[in-house]
Amino acid sequence: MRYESTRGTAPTLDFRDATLAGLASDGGLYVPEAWPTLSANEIAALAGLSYAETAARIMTPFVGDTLSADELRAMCEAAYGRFSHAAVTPLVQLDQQHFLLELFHGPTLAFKDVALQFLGLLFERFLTGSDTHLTIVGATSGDTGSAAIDALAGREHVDIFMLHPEGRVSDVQRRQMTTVLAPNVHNIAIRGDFDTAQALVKAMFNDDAFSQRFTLSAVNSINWARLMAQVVYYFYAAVRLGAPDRQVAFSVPTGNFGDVFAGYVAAKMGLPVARLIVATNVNDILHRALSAGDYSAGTVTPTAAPSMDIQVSSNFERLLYDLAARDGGAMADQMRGFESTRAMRLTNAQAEGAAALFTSDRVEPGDMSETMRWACHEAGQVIDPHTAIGLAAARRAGLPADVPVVTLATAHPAKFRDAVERATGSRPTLPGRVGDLFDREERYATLDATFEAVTAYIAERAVAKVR
Ligand SMILES: Cc1ncc(COP(=O)(O)O)c(C=O)c1O
Ligand SMILES: N[C@@H](CCOP(=O)(O)O)C(=O)O
Repeated sequence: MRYESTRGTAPTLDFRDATLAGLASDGGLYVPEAWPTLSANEIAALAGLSYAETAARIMTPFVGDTLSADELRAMCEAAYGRFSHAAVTPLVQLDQQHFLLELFHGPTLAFKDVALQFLGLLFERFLTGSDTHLTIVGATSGDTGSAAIDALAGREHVDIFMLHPEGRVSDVQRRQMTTVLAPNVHNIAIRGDFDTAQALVKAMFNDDAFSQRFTLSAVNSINWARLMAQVVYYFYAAVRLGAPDRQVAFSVPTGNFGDVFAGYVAAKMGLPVARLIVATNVNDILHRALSAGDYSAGTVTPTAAPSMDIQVSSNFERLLYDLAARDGGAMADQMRGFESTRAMRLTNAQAEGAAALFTSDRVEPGDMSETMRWACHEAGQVIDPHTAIGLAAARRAGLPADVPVVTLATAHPAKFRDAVERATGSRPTLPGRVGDLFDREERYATLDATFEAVTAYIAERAVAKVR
């Protein structure tokens, strides 16, 4: 399997090199040259397999010959062995039609662990025996940061610099990052929002002087390996609900479009997906894009679902590229236009292609709180604000009653205790693995959100390339 850039001019790479590169050298994102497919029999054969075994089967065509079958299986066992639930990502039934897919049983209590526990092992495997030292630069609105730090803290060959927007993540999210004191972990609070943090990260990759001095890599969903690992749970859930003989719909609380793009990949691979519901909060660029073709970024509004406070959704580029006949030159022009004006229109082909599978919805704060109350008092499930946005959209999507609708439960409610308590009256307790979070020492720097300030800070601490 080879990987090509959405902007058409970067060299194609194998899985190992695409993983280590993170972002393509032409500013685009890596995607597989073709989607591998599973036959109905192969999907049916996933029934009854453990999560780790399912993961190995789904990921095999993507990794190609960069890992042996035994290595891949062992890495899946190790990554998912750290989850606290035997099913890794259990399904919980809410009513006749609605299910939650709980993705928050990993070490840092959010869906990011599913991919990042695996990615941490991949980096280690691909770097062992080489003299490369990776400088990972990442941006987080709260969850990617803690999951990446947990996966990489203390590992050889890697330093991680994680930018979060000062004051715009929950106190649990911040402490999950800033109380990890391993010398290779560097937390930076920037005086800006998530979009600014993400733009700074991309600017570092695109700056020749900086990117030639350090071997940069990514843990955000710009890294293809992140999405690949997220494809797995769509298969795992759908098979439990009757796939391949039955269609299943998914509702996905969405920000950077990574999680729901993994659902698109699952559908491309042959999973019978009835609909993918893209649920946003008031930062609704994706809802406007999918419902009216208008992809124009406003300013980020802070909400009680802070991990989705995103206006520029990285992975949307991967969808637009796939829907526009994979024309890298045209995609590069479209993205350059967006980068200079912060606005673009979807082409007819992109809008129609997206409409065939995606539905979108914008969920207001009142509906989010009402859904948290409904889940708590009517269905007996305490859910976090992000999950509530997905569930609110799922419940009003109007899908046929015989189609099961799975809402991705992306974070543990204890990560957002204040918002959950405000909505439901009950305050979730922190699970044992993070029970002492508020007793731990914090360490982080606070910087202006400028390229100069952030790169100067990183350059002083990162390991330069060996020449
Ligand atoms: C809890 C939670 N829900 C939903 C999302 C949105 O996911 P994505 O950015 O993949 O669209 C995020 C952040 O990525 C998150 O942390
Ligand atoms: N919500 C995310 C934002 C970054 O998304 P990613 O999937 O591209 O890493 C977060 O919690 O950091």
